[in-house]
Amino acid sequence: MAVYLPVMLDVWGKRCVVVGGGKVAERKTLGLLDAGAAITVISPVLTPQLSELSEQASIVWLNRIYAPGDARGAFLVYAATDDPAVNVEVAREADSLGVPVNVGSDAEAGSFITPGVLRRGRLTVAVSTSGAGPGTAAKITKLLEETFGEEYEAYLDFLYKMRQEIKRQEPSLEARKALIKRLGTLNVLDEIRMGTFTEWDSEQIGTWIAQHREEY
Ligand SMILES: C[C@@]1(CC(=O)O)c2cc3[nH]c(cc4nc(cc5[nH]c(cc(n2)[C@H]1CCC(=O)O)[C@@](C)(CC(=O)O)[C@@H]5CCC(=O)O)C(CC(=O)O)=C4CCC(=O)O)c(CCC(=O)O)c3CC(=O)O
Ligand SMILES: NC(=O)C1=CN([C@@H]2O[C@H](COP(=O)(O)OP(=O)(O)OC[C@H]3O[C@@H](n4cnc5c(N)ncnc54)[C@H](O)[C@@H]3O)[C@@H](O)[C@H]2O)C=CC1
Repeated sequence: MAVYLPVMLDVWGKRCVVVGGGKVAERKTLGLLDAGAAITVISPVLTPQLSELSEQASIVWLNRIYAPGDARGAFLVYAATDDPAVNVEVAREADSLGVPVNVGSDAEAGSFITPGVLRRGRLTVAVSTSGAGPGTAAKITKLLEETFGEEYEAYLDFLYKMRQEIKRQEPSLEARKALIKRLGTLNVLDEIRMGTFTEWDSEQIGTWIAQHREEY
């Protein structure tokens, strides 16, 4: 059994190649788009949504079947055709070039798999069953959507802003750690949920840091 290493890849502006233009290719493409990749889809047929993305120039569409050489120069490759033999061929080429490859028809033929993904702004939760039950990965992702609501987006924006300021204003690593720990005890998340949270301006942030630095 493969033991997969979870990583968070920065694919912004990176050329990613999706071979196939069906439902599975569409799902992989939408995930790549969310992460800002530069996507090329290679397929003689596209789903309506992929066609629309191509018309809007959100993706580059090569209207043809896969040909050797298509994986060259790619950062990631997705083999998502309905022909397992083609998918394996794509995987072989990518492997030989040292390019990570996902095979939709057979997890083990590829070098990485796609998890279910929950996003709330800066929060990303990825769920994998190591390929054992993709439907279950989808269900668990849905369950997490109920636990981690929209409020996390604003909360993480707040945490981001505060940590940036603490790092900028506080030179001592120890004091920084104490401030960041203290930050975690604020009930901002509840305030956001209740709709009573108002964003802190730089003066409030500065005052909070100064007060709690003294405590430390
Ligand atoms: C190995 C993996 C490779 C990869 O694609 O990376 C893979 C492989 C296969 N999936 C199959 C079927 C289905 N996949 C889904 C859904 C998702 N599949 C996803 C990932 C993965 N699927 C990777 C492992 C992830 C893990 O568990 O760790 C998700 C999580 C992410 C995504 O695709 O973006 C996304 C949910 C997104 C969401 O909604 O949250 C559904 C449900 C649906 O469509 O609603 C079904 C039908 C029900 C069923 O069969 O369970 C088949 C059989 C095909 C056949 O029978 O021919 C194979 C082939 C095989 O089993 O080898
Ligand atoms: N990983 C996953 O989440 C899932 C994987 N699957 C697997 O993925 C395969 C694809 O599923 P769908 O997208 O639903 O199939 P689909 O039939 O909707 O789409 C297949 C696409 O591949 C294209 N294609 C076929 N031969 C090609 C070639 N030589 N070069 C380029 N493109 C080519 C077709 O034009 C079509 O656009 C299924 O056969 C199944 O094995 C199925 C469901 C979920």
